[in-house]
Amino acid sequence: MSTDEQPLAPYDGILLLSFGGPEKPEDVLPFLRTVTAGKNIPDERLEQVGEHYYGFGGRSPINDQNRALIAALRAELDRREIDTPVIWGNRNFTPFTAEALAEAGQRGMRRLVTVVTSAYSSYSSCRQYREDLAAASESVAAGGTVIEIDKVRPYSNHPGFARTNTRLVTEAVRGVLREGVDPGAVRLLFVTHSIPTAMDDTSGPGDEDGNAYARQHLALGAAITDEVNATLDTDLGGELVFCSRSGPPSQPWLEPDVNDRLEELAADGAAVVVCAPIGFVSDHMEVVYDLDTEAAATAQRLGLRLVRVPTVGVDPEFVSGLVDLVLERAAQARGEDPPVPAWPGPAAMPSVCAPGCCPNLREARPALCGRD
Ligand SMILES: CC1=C(CCC(=O)O)c2cc3nc(cc4[nH]c(cc5[nH]c(cc1n2)c(C)c5CCC(=O)O)c(CCC(=O)O)c4C)C(CCC(=O)O)=C3C
Ligand SMILES: [Fe+2]
Repeated sequence: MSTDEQPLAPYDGILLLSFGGPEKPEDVLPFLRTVTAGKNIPDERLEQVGEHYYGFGGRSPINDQNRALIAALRAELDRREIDTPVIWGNRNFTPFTAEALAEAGQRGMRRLVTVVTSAYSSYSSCRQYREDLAAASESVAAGGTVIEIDKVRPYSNHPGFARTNTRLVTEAVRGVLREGVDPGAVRLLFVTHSIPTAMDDTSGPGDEDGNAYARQHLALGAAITDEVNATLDTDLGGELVFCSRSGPPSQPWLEPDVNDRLEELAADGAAVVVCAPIGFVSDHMEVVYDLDTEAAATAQRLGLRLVRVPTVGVDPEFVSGLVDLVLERAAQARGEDPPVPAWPGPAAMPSVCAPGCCPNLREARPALCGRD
């Protein structure tokens, strides 16, 4: 196939960009130092988080999940006869973003489309990855290799992500109801990573009201709840809760914490709480520790049954949606105007971020894939 016939032209590589995690006990401290460099995380919190990792043998699940996602993307691309290679980079663990770009350069790639393993807009989940790309591309450019880099839009309201989550939540609730549980005793929680309220307040393109991070989660949670109720003829009320808060106690972060909300739901007569970690694309440490370990223990103490909904992971509908997103981005890069499906609406996020979108509140740093 000539370059012109490649469905992904002008791209000659797909970069999966993720957070990264440790793979053995000796990796844990260096990893945590990388994550928290220059950030105001109390030592006490770092020691706690280190223990979470040691409790899992010093190995985060995230890298293996990314390897599985790359294999699933490869299979879906092959199925569509797209031979564009997929490479992998991380913010906090090898292969680091700069190593990924060095590999791209060695393999002759000159223009990449990036898929980030986070679906939402905020500094931590979007712009910080764009800054990583800027720093990494500067480091390969210093060695004489210029690689142009684009990225797919934040995809919390792309059907591949949103519909897959909807189906997974519907199946989980259906399973609970089939057991004969009184629907009045079932509660639905959507769980995501807490962030500082100042970061949420400034998340989004900067031309609206901010709070894009919270609003995107609330919109998806509401759409899923409506769909579950319509499908199962129930009247559940879904709510958004948060996990994995860090930072000093004086700094406000998004609330309520999942554990605090479980206490209140137990007092309110709940018997079963269905927990959907829609903030995460796979079973990261936040999911296997904060939900499956810590929140599960809280629920048990309270006599609540916690039913954890799977993350989208390598679900074929999600993986196919990611391939649709890279095809959409390629069409845009060729100057075409492809359809940009959005559910829940009203609109898709732009593929090229607005100037000042989701700002870095600590220091101004260059970022790719935007107009600033
Ligand atoms: C929005 C968001 C996502 C989702 C988007 C995305 O996926 O990128 C995310 C993902 C992740 N966060 C992760 C781990 C950590 N995050 C930390 C710290 C922080 N996260 C923050 C936000 C987010 N984090 C924030 C505002 C901080 C405070 C310091 C800072 O401003 O950066 C710390 C330091 C200790 C602590 O404070 O807990 C750790 C160890 C892992 C790996 C998990 C694994 O190993 O499976 C993953 C996927
Ligand atoms: Fe985090």
